[in-house]
Amino acid sequence: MTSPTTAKFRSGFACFVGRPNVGKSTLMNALVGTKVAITSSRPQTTRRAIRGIVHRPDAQLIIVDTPGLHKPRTLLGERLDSLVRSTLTEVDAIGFCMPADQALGPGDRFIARSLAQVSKTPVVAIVTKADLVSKKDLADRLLEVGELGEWADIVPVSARDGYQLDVVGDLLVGHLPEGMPLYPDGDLTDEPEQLLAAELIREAALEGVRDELPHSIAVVVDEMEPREGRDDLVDVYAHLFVERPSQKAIVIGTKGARLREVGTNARKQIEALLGTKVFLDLRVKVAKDWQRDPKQLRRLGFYD
Ligand SMILES: Nc1nc2c(ncn2[C@@H]2O[C@H](COP(=O)(O)OP(=O)(O)OP(=O)(O)O)[C@@H](O)[C@H]2O)c(=O)[nH]1
Repeated sequence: MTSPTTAKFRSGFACFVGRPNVGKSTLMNALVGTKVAITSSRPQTTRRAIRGIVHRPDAQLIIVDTPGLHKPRTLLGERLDSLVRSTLTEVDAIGFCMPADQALGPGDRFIARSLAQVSKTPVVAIVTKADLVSKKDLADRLLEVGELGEWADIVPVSARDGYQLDVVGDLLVGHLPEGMPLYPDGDLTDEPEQLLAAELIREAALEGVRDELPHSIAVVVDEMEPREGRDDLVDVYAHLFVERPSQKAIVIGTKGARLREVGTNARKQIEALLGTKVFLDLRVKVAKDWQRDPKQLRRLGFYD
């Protein structure tokens, strides 16, 4: 690691892609530390859900979600969707994970081709689960991966025993631009997923609306529970608060069209966040002048 006194501080974004089960989440969590820090206030530079933030003396690496490529099952055979493409071009580095204990397959080749289309972003090819194979097999896999595409670097790692974890961090940080931390340390909490879900709904509601509305919208997730007897479905009940009836009309749109669209977009984002299907019940309420009313503010989650 470079010393903060001799090198400039770097900060920026990375995302991880790869087939299901290759160890992306485990690697992200290992990089971030025990707690996946989630923040509800994001800089304007990204509209992606944040998976975690790696704090180092020399850098701040913000790991964002890649909806779609995070779950390539649904993407295989489909065209690279614009959301995925924009995520891949917005980040400063991409970590492409392939497991050491499995031969490369069509899924890996599909992702490699997709990544070749966004050639602007450097890709670090990461061979995960290195602890599961012999040195010889690991070397063979690294060669195979090397021939799969144009990588900025190739690195083996084991998130399980920590082997080369710092190297993965260093390589990704090496691609970040120089700059101040985007999130102050003290600002970070492991805020519950419920707050992040509220933030995703708020974002979806703000998409494409005029400038005056943003400060008038607040979202509260009242309840977020797995559906009884199901482990693949989460029910989310949320209220979207506006300050005036005229704003309510804007948010709802003609015959409710806009609200339906907001709901669909938010639901997809929350599904990507939780990794499950989501049923989203979204209602709009007018809380008159909520910004000026301390009682309302507290109810909406804005604590003093
Ligand atoms: N031995 C070993 N197992 C690992 C390692 N990293 C992850 N695993 C295991 O691999 C399985 C899949 O890991 P995940 O991190 O959930 O994989 P993922 O790529 O995020 O999966 P999706 O969410 O389906 O895309 C889990 O059972 C992990 O415990 C590793 O470094 N070594």
